[in-house]
Amino acid sequence: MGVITLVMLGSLVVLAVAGAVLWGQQAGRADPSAVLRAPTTGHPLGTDRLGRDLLARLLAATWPSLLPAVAATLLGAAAGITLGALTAVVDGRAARLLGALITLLLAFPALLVAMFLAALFGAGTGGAVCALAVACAPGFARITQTLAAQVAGTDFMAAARVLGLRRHRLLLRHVLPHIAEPLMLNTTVAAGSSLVALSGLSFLGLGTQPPSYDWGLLLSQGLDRVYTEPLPAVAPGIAIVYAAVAFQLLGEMLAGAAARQARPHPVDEPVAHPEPVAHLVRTDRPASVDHVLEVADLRVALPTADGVVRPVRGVTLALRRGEMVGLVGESGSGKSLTALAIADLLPDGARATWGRHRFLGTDTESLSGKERRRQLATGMAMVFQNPASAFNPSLRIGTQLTEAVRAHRGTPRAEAVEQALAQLRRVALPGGRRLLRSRPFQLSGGQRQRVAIASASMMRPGLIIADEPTTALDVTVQRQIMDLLRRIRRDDGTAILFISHDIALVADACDRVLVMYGGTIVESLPAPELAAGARHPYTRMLVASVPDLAAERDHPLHSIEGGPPDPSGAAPGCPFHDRCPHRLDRCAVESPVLSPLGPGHEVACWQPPAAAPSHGRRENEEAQK
Ligand SMILES: Nc1ncnc2c1ncn2[C@@H]1O[C@H](COP(=O)(O)OP(=O)(O)OP(=O)(O)O)[C@@H](O)[C@H]1O
Repeated sequence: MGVITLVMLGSLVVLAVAGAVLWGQQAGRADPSAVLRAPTTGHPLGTDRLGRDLLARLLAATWPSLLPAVAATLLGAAAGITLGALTAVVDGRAARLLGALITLLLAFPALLVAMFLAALFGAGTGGAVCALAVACAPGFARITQTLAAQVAGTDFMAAARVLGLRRHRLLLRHVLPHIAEPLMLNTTVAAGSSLVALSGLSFLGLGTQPPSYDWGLLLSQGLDRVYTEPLPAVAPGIAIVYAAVAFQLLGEMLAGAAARQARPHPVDEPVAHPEPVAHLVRTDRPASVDHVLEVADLRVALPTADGVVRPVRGVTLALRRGEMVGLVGESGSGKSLTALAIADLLPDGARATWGRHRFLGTDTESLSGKERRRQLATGMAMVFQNPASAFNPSLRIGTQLTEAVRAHRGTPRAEAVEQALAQLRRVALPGGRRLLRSRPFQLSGGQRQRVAIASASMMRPGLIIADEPTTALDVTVQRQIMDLLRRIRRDDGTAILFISHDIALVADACDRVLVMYGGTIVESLPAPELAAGARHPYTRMLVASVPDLAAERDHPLHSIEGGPPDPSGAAPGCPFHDRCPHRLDRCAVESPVLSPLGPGHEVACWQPPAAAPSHGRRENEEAQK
């Protein structure tokens, strides 16, 4: 197919370039003695009503037929792609308006729009090109919108937003490169359709006007005598189909080539032992500010088809410089939404309210939108669960690693590359510049997560939110990732909010543990106390649910009976009361707040049961009974 396509396209290019030079004069030469001749050896396609050679005219018309078609396609593509891609980077309301506009424009058949506009702009090649560009733009906008929507929800876009990149940068660096391939294929195929449409306009007298001519006009002129001499009409028709098929095949060929290129070429596996790097000390944060993040009474409301849900209902937490805090809780307890609210990455329509929100010593309420974005971009980073989706697959690793320091600190490219190389050494990734030149799909999951951590620490942020960063990795790699996080917080003094389901891992790696249930923090305690010192019945049952290798094989695994609380958040009382073996009457009506129990230990329970070594398991058994 490649050979056929290249031969067809090559012949068109040669004809387009040489046609006018070789046959232009002959095509314009009238011969009153030979008007409307049938095909002969001298005139293989016959002559027209002025005695001009039709084959010469057909060949000379290649350029005037192809150029407007390509121009109309490119203009339409540029307008449509811009419109469609904007939907991925503007805010929810504007995106919905743009989407509605695209749908409205698509409601009108493209060819009818083109004909209407061509008549409006005035018959001629220029008018036809503009008309067709406008008519095909909505199609491009819709396909771009669909492709961009897939990109808009990805982790790498969220990461890019956390970096505080401006809209045009998001558009040019993240959205468009990622969707360029299908758009290119679409544009190529659309060029063929544009050629047919433009020929149609010329055929109807709305496009190219005599004395200029293109294949559409030749077809129209040949049609007058199609029943006596079919060739003068059929030949331009064949030329149009030939060129349209060539464009179509080019699209197919590019698609095939792109699919082949997408096959991964693995690069070296990581070495097991991280190389030591120079101790990195943060200097840009005031030493007096002990708390990196303080959040009080965070609430998140989300509109759904069944009404508003309130998955986060008054979360209060604080992280000190260099502190690693684990956030645990069953699925749906609101951990990720809490993290997303802190990073200003909540989904469209979600609303977060705060009693207090201080980040890096500044009250975020006092900042303008721009200042807030900048503060988040330079002071906070996120590491997501799935390292495969955390990077833009169409950009090289080096571009993604250096993006934030170049955008926010104005660091020159060479210096940013050196910093990226230092970070890669720090996360024990070999390959140096070769790795920077590779693309995300060329790396293994563990390598990608290391690069994600390197990327997160490029700006030396005050806080890294790691949302289940080890869940998608095998246990050996999990350990290496945990070691890296520990090193970063030790070397840079970065606070880490570590969200996980792995209670044993959290107890081992973190300083403090926050236990979340039903959208609230129900207990906050030092990590070493988690196993034996937890006081909230939920925490104790959660700890008891961790499978124990020493347990009897015949013994059923412990689980917490019952289901999560009502997502609307309308139910009064403690969210855990209907699953709690220690519930009191007041638990069903009054909601307890976090109250101090001991040093660094707070619990939200009206009557926390006394700590006992085998506590949770017994409670689980009681609850299950
Ligand atoms: N965009 C959304 N629209 C509606 N509900 C949502 C949306 N995102 C999350 N939720 C709901 O909010 C609740 C909390 O979700 P969240 O992702 O924060 O839980 P989680 O504790 O992080 O769970 P997991 O551990 O499984 O990731 C869940 O019930 C979830 O279904």
